[in-house]
Amino acid sequence: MGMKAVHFGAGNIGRGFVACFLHNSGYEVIFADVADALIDKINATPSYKVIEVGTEGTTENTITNYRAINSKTHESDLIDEISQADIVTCSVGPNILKFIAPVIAKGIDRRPEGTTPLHVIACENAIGATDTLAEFIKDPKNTAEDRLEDHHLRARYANSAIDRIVPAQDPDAGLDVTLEKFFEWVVEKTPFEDVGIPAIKGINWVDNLAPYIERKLFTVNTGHATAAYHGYNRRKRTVYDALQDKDIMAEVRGALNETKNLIVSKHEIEEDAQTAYVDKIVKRIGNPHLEDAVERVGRAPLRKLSRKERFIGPAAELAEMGESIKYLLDAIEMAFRFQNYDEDEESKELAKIMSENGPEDVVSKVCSVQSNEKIYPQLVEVVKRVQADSRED
Ligand SMILES: NC(=O)C1=CN([C@@H]2O[C@H](COP(=O)(O)OP(=O)(O)OC[C@H]3O[C@@H](n4cnc5c(N)ncnc54)[C@H](O)[C@@H]3O)[C@@H](O)[C@H]2O)C=CC1
Ligand SMILES: O=P(O)(O)OC[C@H]1O[C@](O)(CO)[C@@H](O)[C@@H]1O
Repeated sequence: MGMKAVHFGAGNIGRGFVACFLHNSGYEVIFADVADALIDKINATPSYKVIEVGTEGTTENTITNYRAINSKTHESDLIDEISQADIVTCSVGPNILKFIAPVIAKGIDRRPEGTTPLHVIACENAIGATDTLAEFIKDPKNTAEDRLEDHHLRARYANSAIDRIVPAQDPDAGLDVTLEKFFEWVVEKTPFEDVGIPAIKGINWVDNLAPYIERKLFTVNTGHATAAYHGYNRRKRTVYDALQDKDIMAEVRGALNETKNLIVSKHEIEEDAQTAYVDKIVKRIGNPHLEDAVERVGRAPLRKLSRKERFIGPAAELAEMGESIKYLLDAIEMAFRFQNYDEDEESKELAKIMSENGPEDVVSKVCSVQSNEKIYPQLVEVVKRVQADSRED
């Protein structure tokens, strides 16, 4: 029997990156999603293209051998597929992991005895996303307690860092996905070592993921979101447009200089190597061939302003170290000012929290920062400023 992968989330990263790599490595891909129109389109379209664009030109990959299942309305079909799959991956967004866990748990529970354990890899922009998913799967609501002791015989979990810019797609593009040429997919290998590491071409298997994910999240995502939030507040359309503004570029460079201090001091990464990495990232996010709207890159501000994320995560640590966080605070302020109410539920929720709470409560609710932390008073000042301006509007 051929190799089978179940991938949750047939969106941009799902179709454009993860499924493309699985397909190129010989897997049949079963997409699990909840969007009916997308599921129908996948099942009615025998192939789609992944189109890489950059200054070096354009390359195309054709993806075949896939189908899609609605994980809400066709749960039992999906449980069958998961019980026989080699691998489950997902790119649904960190807040959705709890919703996909029950069906994965049921599929795992049904795996025939003696089958190689299911390899589970979450591909989200979050530290420890697979661990988070595993916790939901192993929650007593989803897996009976008497099945936990030998759960490792049925499933193994590895965290990953995934990096590729996939902008929102042209509505007329069908299933085709246009994305940047660059990619990085780093996965922990230790959880799989005794049961076999999946043969997925392009994955960099490592023992210790922490430096990779922190470097990625606190450089690519911090820089990208900094450009997007400043760009949004200065009415720029795309991240490329934002970076043409030298004040915004200075903010991005400033923020990445600050996170560089953390990355270099915390991990075994040389300053020169991090400087070169930053330069490469600034070029990537400024790719003129990607029509990447500031609204997409700034999406979900509550998630992006949360404790372990791209702004508060590094800024809180740097503040404790006594390092400057001026530019990170500027970006945080712009994130608090992101008000894309029509398209972004989280920005509405953020505005509600801002209007119903004092600045101290906002900082504790949104950023989970405690009053005894060094960054706390600086965050309170930021929130006060944004609240004062919105009262004037
Ligand atoms: N787009 C990008 O450049 C990158 C995105 N990521 C991460 O990948 C994840 C997905 O991002 P995108 O692909 O851009 O988003 P997207 O919005 O294009 O795709 C998400 C997909 O998940 C589906 N979905 C939502 N709820 C679901 C559920 N309960 N069960 C199954 N499917 C469900 C949606 O219908 C959609 O098709 C996020 O965590 C993001 O941070 C990571 C690196 C790059
Ligand atoms: O949902 P998030 O965290 O914004 O994830 C998407 C981000 O990940 C990146 O692709 C970087 O890998 C950015 O392009 C993009 O903004």
